[in-house]
Amino acid sequence: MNIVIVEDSELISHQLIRLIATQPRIRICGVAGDEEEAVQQILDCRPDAVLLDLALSPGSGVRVLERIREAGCAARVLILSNNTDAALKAACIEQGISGFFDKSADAHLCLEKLFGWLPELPRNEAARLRALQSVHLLDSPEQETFDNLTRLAQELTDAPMALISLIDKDRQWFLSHAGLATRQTSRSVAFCAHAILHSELMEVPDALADPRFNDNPLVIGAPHIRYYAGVPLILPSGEALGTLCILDTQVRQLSERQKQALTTLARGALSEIELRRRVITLEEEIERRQQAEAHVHHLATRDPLTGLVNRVTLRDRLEQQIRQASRQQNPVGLLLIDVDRFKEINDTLGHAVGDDALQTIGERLSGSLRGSDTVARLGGDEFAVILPELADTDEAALVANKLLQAVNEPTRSSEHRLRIDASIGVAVFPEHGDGADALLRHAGLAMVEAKQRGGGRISVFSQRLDDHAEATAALANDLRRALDRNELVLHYQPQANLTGDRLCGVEALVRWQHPHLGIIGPDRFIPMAETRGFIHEIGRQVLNRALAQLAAWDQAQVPVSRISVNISAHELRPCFVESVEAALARHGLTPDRLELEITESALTSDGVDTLALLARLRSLGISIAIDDFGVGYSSLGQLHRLPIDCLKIDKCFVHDIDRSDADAAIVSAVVTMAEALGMHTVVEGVETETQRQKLAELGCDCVQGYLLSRPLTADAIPMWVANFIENHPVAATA
Ligand SMILES: Nc1nc2c(ncn2[C@@H]2O[C@H](COP(=O)(O)O[C@H]3[C@@H](O)[C@H](n4cnc5c(=O)[nH]c(N)nc54)O[C@@H]3COP(=O)(O)O)[C@@H](O)[C@H]2O)c(=O)[nH]1
Repeated sequence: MNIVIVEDSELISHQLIRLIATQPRIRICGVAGDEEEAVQQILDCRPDAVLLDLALSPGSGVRVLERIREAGCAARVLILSNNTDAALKAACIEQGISGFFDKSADAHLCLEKLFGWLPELPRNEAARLRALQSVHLLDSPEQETFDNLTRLAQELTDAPMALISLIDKDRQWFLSHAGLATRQTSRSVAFCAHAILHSELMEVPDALADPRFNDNPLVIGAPHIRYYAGVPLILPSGEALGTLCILDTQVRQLSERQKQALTTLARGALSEIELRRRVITLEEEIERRQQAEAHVHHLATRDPLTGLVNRVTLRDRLEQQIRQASRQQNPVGLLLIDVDRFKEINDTLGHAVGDDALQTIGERLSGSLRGSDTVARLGGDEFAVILPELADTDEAALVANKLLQAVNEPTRSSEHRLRIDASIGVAVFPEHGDGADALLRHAGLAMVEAKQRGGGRISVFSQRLDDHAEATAALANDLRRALDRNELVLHYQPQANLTGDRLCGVEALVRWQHPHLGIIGPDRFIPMAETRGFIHEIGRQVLNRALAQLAAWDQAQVPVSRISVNISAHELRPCFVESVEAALARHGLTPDRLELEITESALTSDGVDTLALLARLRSLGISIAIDDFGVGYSSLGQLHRLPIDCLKIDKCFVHDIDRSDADAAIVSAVVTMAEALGMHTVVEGVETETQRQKLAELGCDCVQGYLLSRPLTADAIPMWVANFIENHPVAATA
């Protein structure tokens, strides 16, 4: 209900405003302090009710009343006054006021009067409003079906006005309005707001004789309702949406037949509304299902991180493109793109940075290609591209190079500036395969080759790669048997200090004595063993043999103080510590005789808590070395926290150390840092005397490399050690 407050005392006015403002069903649409302002506010707002002070300054409340009535405003008026002057009261009553309120009384009583003008709310009001919204009829255009019903109601009851009224939260809105120009009124003045509280027809034979309506603006003003009969429109679920009603300006009554007819028409209106509601519900259900299907389709076909299509869709599209191209034998290119060293980005900079990087790569790939090309993320750090409009294979390689450059642009993901490299494998239909399977396999082989050649490059498939893959598969088969047939052998490479007067130990290096192919180096079979799950058995055999050999040298009094054994990250399982302890015990060796070498990437491997595991090994007295130090992404800031005794500086820094200031600076920095952290250093791959001298200047502890010795068989070690001691008279083992 909208009200205007007319009161020249600010104190009383504010008191009323504060009180009424807390009531959700009453809205103050204007406040005035004098006559002019009051008339203007009331005629502008056309409120349902006015709280009117009689003693205005300047002006008069009675004048306000007269002026608004003259202007056709029939709002309910509650006079705020403690003036008991009878003449004044009579003048007010003549203007059709609704009551007096003594200003000296409790303001809550005033509120009670206002509430008396509000129709009661149905018990299921919230559900009722929801149901009303669900039929989508409010504020809809005029509809012939409903208009026919109200016209019929008019005719059958001989009434000047017939309505289908929907009772909204604060208003009644006419879905159909025969004989009445207006389309809505406030709910507070609506007869129908009362009718919806009934289960059957509600009749008001004489509105002026009914205390609920005798001061109703629609009764005392236009359209001057005297008679009302309304049938509630109640849904089967119990919510009354509104009514079908007739209005008359005369006091009258309906015959039973007319009431019956009105009820039948109301039923017709309700059926129509119900029908629409079902259609809407059905449409909404269809839309919901379509959205759900679209969502499921999106999930099934798209990669959620990048929004690119996924592996399944890529395959479908590849098959489709090949089908389309096969008639003309037009080339279709497939590029498989794998981000280089992505795991290290993830492990060292965190998954959020990794995700950002993948999104950037996806955007760059899409941004560098035509709309007809397809870009997919296959999972992890692997992407794929289909190029359906190729001139020839060379063009596929050109596009691949362009993509490589695009990916390689430095990124700024959060605070990190990254330069991302990728390896791209290229295969083209029909030259490299006549179906999706063959193309995917061949692009994959080419991609692996690009990676093996150092990454950051493209590789186009050739038959040689397929032959190589077959050979690798055959080798993997042989490796399984090799483990049972004890075909693995160990070679040992000595390590000595830089002044050459102390033997630091030997590193055990595994080889495979293949019955037909001869000696195979670990680089060819360790990665294969890691991916095929043989690495645990290889690791177990290597450790056992290395320790057995050390014990045998002890027996033969060959002075080898310590043996280093390489450990793959895959071996670092919780039971690893116990198996190492057991192996040492089996050969009667103390833990200080063993050094385990792990790579930097193993430190960040998933699954187990590697650092805790290494700390347990170290607490036993086993020495831990980081192998190939400097080529990974070790966080130097974290180094002091690691349970590490030795840094093995990678041979890539040694090769040019006598010529490259940069390499010398790196080695010097690592040595200084290791010293500060209480670690020692071993430099790998020392081949020349010049390199050795340079490393000595830089303060390295130990060297290992061809200069000292190539890896030797176990049998050759006693002789080598004897020679070393002989040639270095002060030599001793540490
Ligand atoms: N998980 C395991 N990994 C192992 C095991 N045995 C070896 N490996 C790893 O395989 C990689 C290759 O090893 P290998 O072919 O034996 O090469 C080693 C040396 O032969 C070579 N080397 C030594 N001195 C020089 C030199 O002066 N120049 C030169 N070009 N190469 C030299 O370096 C390899 C030793 O590397 P590292 O272990 O990093 O000290 C290698 O990564 C091995 O770690 C195993 O049992 N398990």
